Amino acid sequence: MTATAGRPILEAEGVARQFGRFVALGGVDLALEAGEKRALIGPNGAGKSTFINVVGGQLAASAGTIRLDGRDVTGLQPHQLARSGLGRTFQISRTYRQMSVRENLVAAYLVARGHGYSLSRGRLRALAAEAEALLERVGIAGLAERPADDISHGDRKRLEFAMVLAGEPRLLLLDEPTAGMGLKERHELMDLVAEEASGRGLTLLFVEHDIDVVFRIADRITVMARGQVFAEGTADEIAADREVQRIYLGEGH
Ligand SMILES: Nc1ncnc2c1ncn2[C@@H]1O[C@H](COP(=O)(O)OP(=O)(O)OP(=O)(O)O)[C@@H](O)[C@H]1O
Repeated sequence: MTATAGRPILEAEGVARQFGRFVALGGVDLALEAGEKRALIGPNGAGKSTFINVVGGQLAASAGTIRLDGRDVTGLQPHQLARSGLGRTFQISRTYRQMSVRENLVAAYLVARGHGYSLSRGRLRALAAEAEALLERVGIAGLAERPADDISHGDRKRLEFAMVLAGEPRLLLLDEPTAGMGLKERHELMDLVAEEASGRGLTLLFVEHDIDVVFRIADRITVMARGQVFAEGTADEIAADREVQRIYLGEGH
């Protein structure tokens, strides 16, 4: 689905980040339209994760501005950004491994809805029903009682996706969501992500090394190299860009 025209949901302007004297991001400009699915690609070390971490509030920017729905959110903490509609997943699993799949998801709902959320019996039952329906949607309802430690890597990725959806984000940052997955389950997970994103009108910004997944899912692609935006366009435009092929697609990814 093509992005709807209008004010960008995310605007990054001149976003920079240094580690000591090393410039990991050298002033990145990027704007996402509400509802679009944007892939962020580029060689190892290009700055993709750093950019996601700065937008997600895990890292402070050294310079630049980030706006969410037109509001300056530069320097806000992750929990403040979550309240503004931003959700994210990480390269490393963030599930509670001893807790069951269902408990993990219920915990995510409770965190998302805040400490003031009153837990009457009726509320808890409604929450459990919501969790059940979401587990069903992401294809792991049959694993609800199993400890998160005891399910496959791919199913844990599905659980993490459900947990981030529990926060009802409008903008979702996914940093290599399919890392460590086989070809088939990689495509299945990203088809699920794309379907949920379209159904919920979610905006996606995802880092992905599998170029087939990128071309299949993304409305637009931003190519980064050496901490800068190197190119941006539709899948066809990026596929036809000789310079992009040279720096990225030709490098065996
Ligand atoms: N905490 C840190 N301290 C020092 N240097 C860092 C730190 N985090 C990232 N870097 C450096 O910044 C550069 C960009 O890293 P980043 O992880 O953002 O790249 P990437 O495009 O996500 O790469 P990959 O595809 O390999 O995940 C790399 O050279 C990396 O070594």
